[in-house]
Amino acid sequence: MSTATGAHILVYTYPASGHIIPLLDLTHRLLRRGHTITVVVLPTDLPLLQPLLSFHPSSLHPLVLPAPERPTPSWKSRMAKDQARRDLHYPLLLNWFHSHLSPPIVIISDFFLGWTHHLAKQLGLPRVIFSPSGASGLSVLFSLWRDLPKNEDPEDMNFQVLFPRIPNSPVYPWWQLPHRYKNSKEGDPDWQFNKNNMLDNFASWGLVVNSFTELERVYLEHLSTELGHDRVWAVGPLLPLEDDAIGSSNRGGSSSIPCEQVMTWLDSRPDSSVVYVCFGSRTTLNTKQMDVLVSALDQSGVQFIFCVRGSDDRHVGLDDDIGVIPDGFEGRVEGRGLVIKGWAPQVAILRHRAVGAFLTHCGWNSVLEGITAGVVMLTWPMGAEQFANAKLLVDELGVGIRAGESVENIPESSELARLLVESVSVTRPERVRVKGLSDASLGVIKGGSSDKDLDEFVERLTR
Ligand SMILES: O=c1ccn([C@@H]2O[C@H](COP(=O)(O)OP(=O)(O)O[C@H]3O[C@H](CO)[C@@H](O)[C@H](O)[C@H]3O)[C@@H](O)[C@H]2O)c(=O)[nH]1
Repeated sequence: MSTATGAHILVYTYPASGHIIPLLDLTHRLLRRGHTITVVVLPTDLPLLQPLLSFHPSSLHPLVLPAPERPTPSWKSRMAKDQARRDLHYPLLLNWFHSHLSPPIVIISDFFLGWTHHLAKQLGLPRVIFSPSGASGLSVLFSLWRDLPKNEDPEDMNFQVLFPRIPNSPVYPWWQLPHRYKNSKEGDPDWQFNKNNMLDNFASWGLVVNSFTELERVYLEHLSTELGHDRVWAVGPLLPLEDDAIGSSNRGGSSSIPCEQVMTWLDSRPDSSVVYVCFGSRTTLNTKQMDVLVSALDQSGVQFIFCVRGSDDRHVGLDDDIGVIPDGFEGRVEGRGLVIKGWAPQVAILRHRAVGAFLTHCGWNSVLEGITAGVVMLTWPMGAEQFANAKLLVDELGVGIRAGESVENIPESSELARLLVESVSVTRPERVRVKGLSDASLGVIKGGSSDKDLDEFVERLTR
């Protein structure tokens, strides 16, 4: 299956920063092992690939495929857009493979691209699922689409959904289930597409998860049992490597404050004294959430960096109500707080010794970046599988403190202010635990279990 210069691999990203970033980090690791990689991206996501392209100019090849044209009126849902993309890309990829002199021997694609299983099958190739989410979150997602739990009382958003087969038998109220599941009706085209797309993952050849054994052993074993094979590899945390020239600073867009200025600001702060606040690449706060947070930052007196996302094409605010920073706030907190509008250099900020805590929406990349950096996490999940991630951080790993839950549980500002202060206290037990996990997370990618899994994965591919 391999050539002297390594295997040719096709990596197909799902167009969302939280999905693309870790898959590109995996791509980087595979390239460093001597493989040739073609990465499928949309034109709008090409900038995310640029740093990697300059690092591996001869072995990395972008395959830029067009986005489907936006119909009028616009797509009714994200799933409709996903279907339109599949319909457009499937034949383009098939042609591309047939006309390539030395086509890829495997397709690695995001779990939201289950349909690529059929493409791979038609081409006689293995398809590997890439999970940018952790094994616990993926277990919930897989279980949902396979078992299809129903809300017996559609009015009751607190209806309890049981997951008895998943380790620790989690239970989630209906409102905490992923939007894709709870908001589409059985039998609708969206629902059918999602279901097929998810179930196609079960039929795929292998699974690579952005996690590590020491963090999620029982869930990784569970996934292997559910899939019915042992081709499950945990290769995380996928992060830009410390010694690489590929910075994380601008990969997602522009920022109101240059990275160097943020670092200089942090340089002048004591160790573990700053709270970093960010809700990922797509989530915006609504007015009530923003008011509470701003007021808590005001009352707490803590030093902080607050990254604020505005509304753009990709935002997934909980409704059209988007909270804004009130006039005068930035002036009031000058010297103690930095407000970054746009894209923050998150990995660099979290790695700085001055940062001690992270108020996060618990997107999986943020979770891993926080753990690796050894900061205490204040959890405020907003959607997707983030409630499962928060549960893991707080109840199982003991490195997180519950702060809020979406719009359903918005904390009182005085309570949030207290938690902000607590999160940077040296006496919190979460601080000791997260330092231990941080050491473990660095060990696994420096010759430990994740390096071994990646080696084994490559060995199985090229056997
Ligand atoms: O200003 C910013 C904002 C984000 N990031 C980076 O962007 C990524 C964000 O990823 P994540 O924390 O996982 O959040 P989302 O963007 O919300 O990720 C989506 O994808 C994840 C992976 O599947 C899921 O866990 C989440 O629930 C889903 O919302 C991370 O690498 C961050 O470091 C920055 O560098 N600067």
